Formats: sequence, structure tokens, C-alpha cells
Amino acid sequence: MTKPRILLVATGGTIASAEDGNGLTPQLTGEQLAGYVPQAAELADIDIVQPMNIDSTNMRPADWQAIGDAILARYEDYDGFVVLHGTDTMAYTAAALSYLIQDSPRPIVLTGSQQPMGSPFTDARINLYQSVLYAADPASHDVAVVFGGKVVAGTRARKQRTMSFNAFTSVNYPELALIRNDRIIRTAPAGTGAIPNGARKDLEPRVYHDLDERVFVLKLTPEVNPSVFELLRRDYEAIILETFGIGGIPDTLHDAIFGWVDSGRTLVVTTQVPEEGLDLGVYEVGRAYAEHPGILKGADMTCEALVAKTMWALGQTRDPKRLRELFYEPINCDRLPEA
Ligand SMILES: NC(=O)C[C@H](N)C(=O)O
Repeated sequence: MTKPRILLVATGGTIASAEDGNGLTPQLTGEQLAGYVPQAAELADIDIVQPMNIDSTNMRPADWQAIGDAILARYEDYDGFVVLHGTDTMAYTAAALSYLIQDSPRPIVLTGSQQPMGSPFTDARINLYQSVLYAADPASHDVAVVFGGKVVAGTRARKQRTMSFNAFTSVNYPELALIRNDRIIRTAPAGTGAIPNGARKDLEPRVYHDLDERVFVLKLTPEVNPSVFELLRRDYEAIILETFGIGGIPDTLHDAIFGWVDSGRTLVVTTQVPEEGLDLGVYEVGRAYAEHPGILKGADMTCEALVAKTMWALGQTRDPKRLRELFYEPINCDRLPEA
């Protein structure tokens, strides 16, 4: 029986890091990392590409595009893809890949580790092994993070812990599967997103290349000077506003916010509360913003997914109506359909 073909896309992160006297930095290549986990080669025929070798702190939107392009250049040649990536910004890259390569019948898995591959108590080996296991399984599809025995949709991941092996959570959405040793326990048997599990692998994904990176996240505190909206005009096209609670915005910011929106720029409203999302209509301090056509509502999406989706949507169109359509269309489980 022929083994599934998996492409390992090595990009750096702690998994590839070693201490050189100045702190951990990525040093191991993808080949060296694969060499630490020979059991993975029993599951699949593995090839390796290395578009970069960086701490994910330095990962920028152009790098998301480079990773996406590395996958797309070889898309037809592999059954699945495993991106080895730093954990710190993995949730952003997973979201970005979810928008750049949509409805992918071939799974694109991101993983990494909290401890370097060479460390005696590392989580790197099992994460790499379980990622190959998941990517090689015919029922897998779309972009997901596999980490600490959990499979999280690429748009729902968040790094929740800086040290524990259980680093990622799935925000406002169930995990897609658990992995115990070498068993995948799917919690979504009927499939998620547009593709049912076991879908035909010959379907084409919807592919995009353009992003507009001029997106800024502004977190409210009890003292935000309205002048910040003026300052942001020079370099940014869109603000993702992390409001209080279910959607509270201080009265002092009212004019500055409508000035931003009425000048044709994009405002996305979300909440800084970690779970359960936004509903602007509940309180008077939010309702004024609820029905304005220029204000996009983040609902239950993660901030990471909002950043990536806004960059992607602005990269496709400047037409406000089309922008809204792109923004509100659920992609890879990123938001529940509008009620
Ligand atoms: N655990 C990690 O991978 C953290 C590292 N700083 C990175 O994101 O590249």
C-alpha cells in the first residue's frame, strides 16, 4: 500500500531552536527536525521545504503569503501539509492560511512546541508525530492547529499559555478532534466548514494571494484619547476595536469613531473579553454603532482571525458592499452564520 505524501514546511519557532548564549533562536532545519521523529516517516512519505527559519515573533503578512505559496506550488503533489511554526504567532498564521487557501480538501496543519526539539522533556516530538498523523488521515481537511493532543480550527486557535504543553485553546468553538497517542478522536463526525469529512481530494481550494496589511488593533482602556484615531489615519486603513464587555464604547470616542468610518475607512468592532463574543445591541453604550453600514461586527471571532480576515478582505476589494460580503461569509468555522 502506498503511503500518503506529506510536505513539511519548516519555518522556525521554538521547535527548531537552540541556545546560542543570547537566548533561544531557530537553528535546526526541517530535515534535522524530521530526523528526530523517525516514526513519522512510517506514517507518510515526507518531503521538506524551508521558506524561512525565524522566531514567529518576526513573522509578518508577507511570510504568511510565502508559506501559502510554498504549499500551493506543490498542492497537487501531496495529500497533506504540516507547517512547523513558532507558537507565539501561530494563531495569526493559521487564520491567514485559512483565508488564503479556502475549503482546502487537503489538510494544512500547523504545529510547533513549547520546548525545543533537542530539550530532554520536549513536546516537539509528539506534536510533530501527531500532526503528520492528522495530515495523513483521509478524513482531515482545511487549516487546523494540532498541538498538545488537540485539533483546533485554524481560525479559532489562541495561544493561551506561555509555558504549558497545553498551550492552545479553541475560542468559542469546539475542538475538531482529540489525538490520544496515535488515535484521532473526531468530535465533529459530520465534518466542519464547507467540506464533509472524507471529501474528494480532487476538489480545488479557493486560492487568494493578496493581503492589505494596514490593519491596527486598538484595545480600549478607561483612558483612550480620541486623538488616536487621527494618529492612525496616516498608516492604517482598518481598525479592529477591542471594546469592553459585550460591546461597550465610551461616549468620549463617539465622534472620533464616526469620523474614521465616514472618511471611508474600515472599523471592525470586537470585544476584549476572551470568550463568548460581541453583541452591540444590548447596551446603550454600544447600540449607536450596531446598525452603521461602515461598522463590521466581529461577533464570536477571535482577534487573530479578525486581523487576518480584514487584511484578506481589504486585499480583495475596496468596495464597501463587497467588503461586507467577504467579511460576513463564514470561512473555516471562523464565525457562526448571521442569525
Ligand atoms: N514556543 C515558541 O515557538 C515560541 C517562539 N518564540 C516562537 O514563537 O517562535
